[in-house]
Amino acid sequence: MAATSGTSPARQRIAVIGAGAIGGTIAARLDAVGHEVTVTARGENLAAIEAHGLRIKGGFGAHTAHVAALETLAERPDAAILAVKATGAVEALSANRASLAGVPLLVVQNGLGGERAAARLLGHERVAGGISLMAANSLEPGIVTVTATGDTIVGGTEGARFAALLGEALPTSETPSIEGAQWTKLLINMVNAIPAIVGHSVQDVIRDPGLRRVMLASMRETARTGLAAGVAFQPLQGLTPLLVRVVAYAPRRLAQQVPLRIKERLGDVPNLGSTQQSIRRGQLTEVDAINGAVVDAAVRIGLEAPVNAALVELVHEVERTGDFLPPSVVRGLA
Ligand SMILES: NC(=O)C1=CN([C@@H]2O[C@H](COP(=O)(O)OP(=O)(O)OC[C@H]3O[C@@H](n4cnc5c(N)ncnc54)[C@H](OP(=O)(O)O)[C@@H]3O)[C@@H](O)[C@H]2O)C=CC1
Ligand SMILES: CC(C)(CO)C(=O)C(=O)O
Repeated sequence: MAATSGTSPARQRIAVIGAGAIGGTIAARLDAVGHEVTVTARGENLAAIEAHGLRIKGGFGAHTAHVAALETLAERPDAAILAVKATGAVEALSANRASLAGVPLLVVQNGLGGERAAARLLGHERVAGGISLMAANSLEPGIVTVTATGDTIVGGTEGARFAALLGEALPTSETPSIEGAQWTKLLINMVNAIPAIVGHSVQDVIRDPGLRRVMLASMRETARTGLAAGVAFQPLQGLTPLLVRVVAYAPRRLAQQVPLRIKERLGDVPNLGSTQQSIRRGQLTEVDAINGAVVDAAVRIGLEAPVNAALVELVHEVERTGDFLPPSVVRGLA
């Protein structure tokens, strides 16, 4: 994976679809380095961005971006970035389809294959995949707090274009295999479900030995499924292919170093994880695209992923009721 500093060929017209935690940060940073940025947003978020600008603070510094904000794009940009949750991708792309015709697009999304789904829907191949390794909270309209910095990883068709563009604004790397990188990120995203079920921060959940045990069990299922399916996991944030094997097969005492290292990387500012943020906003979560993707991949190759299946059900229960569950419910899973 090559680090990219990028050069600024010219001011470009960039559209960011979904100005939430990740899209808001990317949009504000692109504005800060001089691009002409338009974001799509809706409701209170749109009103706040129109009234006060898009404000980011935390790890990448403070910046207020006075960007154009619309519900849907009105014209074709030079390049576009989709940063909505997997649950909103079809709706957001369909609403902006005309403006995205033939436009290079980067899909920054957790889960597997978001860029392929977008390419199918748009009917063109100029779509790159992106993974964000930062952690950001967006709980107040128009305001994003970056709680931990991290690279944005891009790859696939148009990967080099977006590595150059984003490299001007944020730490960015290009991966030779977006699929392998998405699987490694999927393993990292096993930190998302349990905080969303119990309502605690990711760091507090990993500190709890009983919850960490269940998280590790879900990571083991992810690593074993990916390895059995022949995935070439790409190194991300120190999570090397060797460590993926440790997660899959080493004794628990050794393997639990992986979630503990993820906690260290997330730093001291409590991070809720994007799944819990959806719950707190009363929205549907991406759990089907994260833990559900592991269950589906396991089934396709004749394996099972019972811990992930149970976590999917519990997240859906919290989505339905809006009430977090006692940690004992999760501790019983492994
Ligand atoms: N937050 C984080 O720390 C990280 C998130 N990720 C991943 O990045 C992706 C984006 O997540 P995140 O930024 O957290 O999500 P957010 O929910 O914070 O942001 C998505 C934004 O898109 C808006 N949106 C959704 N659909 C539309 C639409 N049709 N038109 C206009 N706006 C729309 C949402 O508005 P509304 O609220 O009205 O739905 C919201 O403001 C996800 O796949 C996530 O898993 C990856 C790494 C870290
Ligand atoms: C790793 C983590 C938890 C960082 O916030 C993430 O990717 C997410 O929230 O979706």
